[in-house]
Amino acid sequence: MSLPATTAPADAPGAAAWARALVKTYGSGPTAVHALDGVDIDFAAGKFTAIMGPSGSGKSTLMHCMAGLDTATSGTVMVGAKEIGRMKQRELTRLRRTDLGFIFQSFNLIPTLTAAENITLPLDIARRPVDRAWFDEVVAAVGLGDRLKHKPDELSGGQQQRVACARALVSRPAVVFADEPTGNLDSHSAGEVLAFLRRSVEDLGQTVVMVTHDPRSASYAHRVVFLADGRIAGDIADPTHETILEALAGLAPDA
Ligand SMILES: Nc1ncnc2c1ncn2[C@@H]1O[C@H](COP(=O)(O)OP(=O)(O)OP(=O)(O)O)[C@@H](O)[C@H]1O
Repeated sequence: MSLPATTAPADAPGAAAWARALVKTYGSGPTAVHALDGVDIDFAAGKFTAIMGPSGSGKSTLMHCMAGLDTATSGTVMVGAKEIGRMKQRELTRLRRTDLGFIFQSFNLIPTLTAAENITLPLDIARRPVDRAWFDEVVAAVGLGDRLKHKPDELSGGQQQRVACARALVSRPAVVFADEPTGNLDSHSAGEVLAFLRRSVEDLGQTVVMVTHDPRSASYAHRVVFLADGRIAGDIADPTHETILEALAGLAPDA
């Protein structure tokens, strides 16, 4: 099924990104793995959505297909009005640079650049001007004002991840995808990063999608979507630690 390229589906008005009938199969024949087995999902603009599920349930595959880092076997993926499945590699690269922001578990900062230079790197690579007012707002929101001239090895893990958060936001992307962003952080630093992600949604109007195994991290989101065996297995709004644990208990034991 392929919907018209510029039409948000009637059941997902205001979605910043969405997918319909998304299938990703690795291999073929009896050994084929159906990493995504017909996923319909929308990520509302201006909301913080967490994706959870047991190991191997398809979380990373879903994020990679939504972000144009991997190609779906079939189905439709839209970011804004752009259909990812129809894009050539060059267009995809441009989309990732200008329309999407990424935050990874390993901060992926360039060690020889200062915090400020790391933050503006995606714009510099794309030869786009830095909106100084927006840069200042993001840096203030992430609490890095006095650390901008430091190199990554002069910053704590939490500060480095906050630099990565600012880098993801500086181009005002349609969606920020975060893959286990607090996986390498102690609980205090993790709390700071998650609080910032939530604030980036509430105060700056950002759209954030985060894959996490951690119920406490997911409780910072507005919504948690659960995957199991490549399918949507649950969806809760305004999650709390307790409601997430309850939902996880209904999935596979290693969730
Ligand atoms: N490149 C690949 N080749 C073959 N199978 C793959 C490949 N990538 C992922 N898979 C399989 O697809 C399924 C979904 O994997 P995926 O990494 O999306 O799960 P996940 O929920 O992110 O898991 P985890 O929480 O362990 O990171 C798994 O069965 C996995 O083994």
